[in-house]
Amino acid sequence: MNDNRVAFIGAGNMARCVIAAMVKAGYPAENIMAANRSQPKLTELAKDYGIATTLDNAAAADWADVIVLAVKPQMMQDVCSALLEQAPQCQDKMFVTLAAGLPVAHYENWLGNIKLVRAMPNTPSLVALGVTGLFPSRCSNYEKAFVDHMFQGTGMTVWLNEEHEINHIIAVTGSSPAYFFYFMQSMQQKAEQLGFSAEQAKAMVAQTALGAATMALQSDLSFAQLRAQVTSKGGTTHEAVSTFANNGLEEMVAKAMQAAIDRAQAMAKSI
Ligand SMILES: NC(=O)C1=CN([C@@H]2O[C@H](COP(=O)(O)OP(=O)(O)OC[C@H]3O[C@@H](n4cnc5c(N)ncnc54)[C@H](OP(=O)(O)O)[C@@H]3O)[C@@H](O)[C@H]2O)C=CC1
Ligand SMILES: O=C(O)[C@@H]1CCC=N1
Repeated sequence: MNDNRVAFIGAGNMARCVIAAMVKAGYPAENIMAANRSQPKLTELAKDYGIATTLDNAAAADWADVIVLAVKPQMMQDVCSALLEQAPQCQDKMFVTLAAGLPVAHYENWLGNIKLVRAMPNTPSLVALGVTGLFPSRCSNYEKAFVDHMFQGTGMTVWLNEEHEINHIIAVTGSSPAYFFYFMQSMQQKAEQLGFSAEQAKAMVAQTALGAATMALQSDLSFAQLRAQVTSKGGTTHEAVSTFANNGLEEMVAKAMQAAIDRAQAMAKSI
């Protein structure tokens, strides 16, 4: 499977995370190429992962067996239309798109009835602790197996049966690293006010988050049960957690996740 040539169109944050995951999982760097409209990120990728790079999207598409569309949703139509014009044979190749919000129907309007997987990875893929949601369209079992192989190094893959579930994955795993970073940022700020240095505060908060996530992954206990283990009757944790509860944490989280889903749905209509 490592024989397939994979070209990324767009070499930003998410492309970098997936490329890192692939290379670290053993995918041959000589079978990966990144195309970008400007040079700096390409130079970094070539230096860090030894992959080929180009400023020419069509050349990358011509070279590839699998084309990964990794530009922002707002750029996608222009990028696809230019590919079809400059590398028309790409229509017969396998496509993977990382873009949030854009349904299969949009790509079919821009590129024809292509073989496509909508993939929704997240940034912890960079350290092989990501989650990637995958939804296939017009793909053979081999093509699905290849895409699964491609994303194995990101951490965990989850195949979806219905396209709308991609928007749910966005809320649960695609966007959610930012929720955790926001929470950790807030904790760091308070820790600094308490007198810890920025470096100490960041390290302590991140280590605690890692420990809590690792415990949850290694335990059969629910999040609520793990929380109860920390919460002594009449103790400090109870006061802290009650403050979250009394200020509507659960409702706020549900609202935030729904806002991500609503935005993905709105993007589909606006592009
Ligand atoms: N960031 C995330 O956590 C996640 C992002 N996604 C999706 O991944 C996609 C990329 O997002 P992200 O990596 O964050 O965005 P970035 O802005 O980091 O990357 C986009 C890249 O596309 C390049 N680009 C723009 N136009 C063109 C063009 N015409 N031809 C070639 N390259 C071009 C940009 O080049 P330049 O360097 O010149 O600006 C940039 O490097 C989006 O569709 C997003 O929805 C999905 C899951 C998670
Ligand atoms: O914010 C976004 O739209 C992208 C998709 C999921 C994470 N980042």
